[in-house]
Amino acid sequence: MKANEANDPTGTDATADPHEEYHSALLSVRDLKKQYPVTEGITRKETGRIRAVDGISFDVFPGETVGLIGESGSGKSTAATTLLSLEVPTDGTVVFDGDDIGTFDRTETKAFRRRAQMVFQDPTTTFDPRMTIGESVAEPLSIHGMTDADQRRTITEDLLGRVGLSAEEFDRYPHELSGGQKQRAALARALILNPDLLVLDEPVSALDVSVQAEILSLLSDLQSKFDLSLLLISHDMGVVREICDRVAVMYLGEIVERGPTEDLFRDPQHPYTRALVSAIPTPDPDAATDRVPLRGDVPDAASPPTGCRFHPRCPAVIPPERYDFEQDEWRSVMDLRVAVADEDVNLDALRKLAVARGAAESEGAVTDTHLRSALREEYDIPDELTDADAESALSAALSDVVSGTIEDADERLRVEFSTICERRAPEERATGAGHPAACHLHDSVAEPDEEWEWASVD
Ligand SMILES: Nc1ncnc2c1ncn2[C@@H]1O[C@H](COP(=O)(O)OP(=O)(O)OP(=O)(O)O)[C@@H](O)[C@H]1O
Repeated sequence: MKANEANDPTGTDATADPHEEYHSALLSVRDLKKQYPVTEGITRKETGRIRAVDGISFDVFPGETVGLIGESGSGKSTAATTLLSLEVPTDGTVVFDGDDIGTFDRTETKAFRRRAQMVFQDPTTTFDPRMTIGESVAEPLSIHGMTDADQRRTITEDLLGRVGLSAEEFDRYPHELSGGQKQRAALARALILNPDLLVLDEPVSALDVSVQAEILSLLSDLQSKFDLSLLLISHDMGVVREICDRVAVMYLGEIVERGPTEDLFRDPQHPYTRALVSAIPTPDPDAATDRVPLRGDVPDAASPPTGCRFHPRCPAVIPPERYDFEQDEWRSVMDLRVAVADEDVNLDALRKLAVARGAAESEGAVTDTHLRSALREEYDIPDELTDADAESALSAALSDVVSGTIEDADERLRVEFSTICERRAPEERATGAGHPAACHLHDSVAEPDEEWEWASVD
């Protein structure tokens, strides 16, 4: 099931013409975008755009399994439905077996849908509760013109056997099957038209862990038996590691790192990937000390952060050149900056905190000095930063915050603590690990990984 390694299997050269350079790929996605309008009022005036998928490129070669991973809200499902033309892309190209699917007429689209099938997270939604499992699995055969019911039944019973169900399951109803059995039947339905590509959106996340392993093993088995290519969408690093040949990591509509699965897990090059990898549960208690924190949630795709979209959460965000920062204290200052910019600083809550911690007897007795200390405590900022100039800029900003002039604080923090990570979007580049990542830490490939500094876990 290993990848066809011809050409550039990482699919990093997004500018290449897929018709020429990537003819051996089964699926070539280039600069794919999908935006949804944000509307307001009864006139539904468009006030913005949700950039769910924002220019992704990758290939799936015959017989390989590619994983698309990322947290909820990264745009994985939208990428899947858009590349299968279940939704109309805003921009970009999808080439399937040499043909641009954007040019397909109805007949060609029908043929494409037969060759590229999707399997969803919740198998229950795949089945009509009024139809038997066999009828549902066989339905695509009828839709595509097979009129002979006996022939449909024979093919379906055989396929049910190949996905680990028995022929008796044909006459059962969905509610009579367990979750794992239903997902097996959903796979049978997806396979009945003998497709070349399966796009699996979180295919095991609704199942018990023991059943997950069975379905993953079945997928590997089916892949070789049916000569399939798989695109596996998951937020679960363990699942992806189990069966994927290559992985692309998505964050807020973009691919931030890609590479062969083992390389990417062994030596992640983007701080986001590193955080995801470090969060995989491990039986080794010592390994927990290497955990990289991933704070907060994926931001709103309607107003993604400037520069590197991950910078507001990044444990390795690059400090301003003018200051001599420890990474931990710099990350803490950035956390405060992000909170001030989001107007997420609550002075009343800080007063309560100062009282609860015994700094003052009552909220009325809380002074500005108490509030500044409470702010430092809240954001893990030391009493005094290592760099005197940084300390003086921070103190002034804290004074702005406690005096209620949040906009001044925001402006001051922006000017004084500006980072390349917010100013410029990083391009995908080669890294010392041999696979590419889009992170300013790789702007100079010569920079050895060992020099990276990461904010540690609390
Ligand atoms: N039909 C839609 N209309 C508006 N916004 C949408 C639509 N579908 C998805 N989005 C938004 O696009 C972004 C990406 O969503 P998407 O579901 O593709 O992410 P995901 O990585 O698959 O996450 P999840 O696993 O939670 O589905 C999110 O901000 C989501 O709210």
